[in-house]
Amino acid sequence: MENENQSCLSGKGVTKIFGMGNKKTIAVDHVDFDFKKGEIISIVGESGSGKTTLFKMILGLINITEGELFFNGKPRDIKTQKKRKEYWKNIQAVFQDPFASFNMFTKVDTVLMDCINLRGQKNLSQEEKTVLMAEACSFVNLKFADLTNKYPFELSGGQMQRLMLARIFLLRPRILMADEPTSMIDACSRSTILDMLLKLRDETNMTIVFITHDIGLAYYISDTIYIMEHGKFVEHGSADDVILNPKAEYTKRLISDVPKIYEKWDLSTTLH
Ligand SMILES: Nc1ncnc2c1ncn2[C@@H]1O[C@H](COP(=O)(O)OP(=O)(O)OP(=O)(O)O)[C@@H](O)[C@H]1O
Repeated sequence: MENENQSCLSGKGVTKIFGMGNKKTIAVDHVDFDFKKGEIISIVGESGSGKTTLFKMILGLINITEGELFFNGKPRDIKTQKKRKEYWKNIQAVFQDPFASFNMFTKVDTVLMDCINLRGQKNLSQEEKTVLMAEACSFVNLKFADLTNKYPFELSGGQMQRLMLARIFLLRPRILMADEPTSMIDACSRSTILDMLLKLRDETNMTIVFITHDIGLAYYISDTIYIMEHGKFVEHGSADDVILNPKAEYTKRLISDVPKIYEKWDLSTTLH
């Protein structure tokens, strides 16, 4: 893999505390991590372990109480609106619920056109923009011609998920944060989406960070797994190391909850 060892995003002592006094919750507790360029990472933990809070801090949606994040080896600076916008060109997110990801009253063409403009390709001709939009749609097995003039609510859940990935294909962020992106769809679309994400990484060398409670999914898709319990990383390493040779009790328990994790996944039969 190109740039295998170059850090893309790292964190030192990253902490988030909500509330004060006896209402205080330490949602994320001094976590250290180093996500490399082109790496697929899963952060696995049960509900309430702090995954979403870390996700939001990385995206710059909530403040960090303590600790520091580094992007491309430099301290991440999002203090001004201008710097925040610059950072957001490099990092994008896809969420569980595709309905939450789109403004339902913005037509699909406009959604895709906005991505082209955001990439600084505003000056391309209409024809060139149409070629780019069609290419992005075909990357995710959608037909642009079928989508023009439609609103997101006129698409199926699976089509919306794929449209979300078409946006990412156009935006080409350095980092993609994915919050259980496949949980709303059927097993067949699920394997397609996961394979598209792998293809996207191979084509763009994007760093992809999943947060999931599903250690089986993490094993299938990731190079590296971080296990999160009560706001702390209790274990991390290559997917094979963590799954085949788990050290933390918590990891062992998560694995024992999943039947047949050691066998290669048959995605077509794995349903939530
Ligand atoms: N805005 C908030 N105010 C107070 N406490 C919060 C807030 N957001 C999260 N928490 C608390 O922080 C802890 C971690 O929550 P978080 O949502 O990050 O966990 P999670 O691992 O993402 O869970 P899930 O898988 O259910 O989404 C929980 O105890 C939660 O109640």
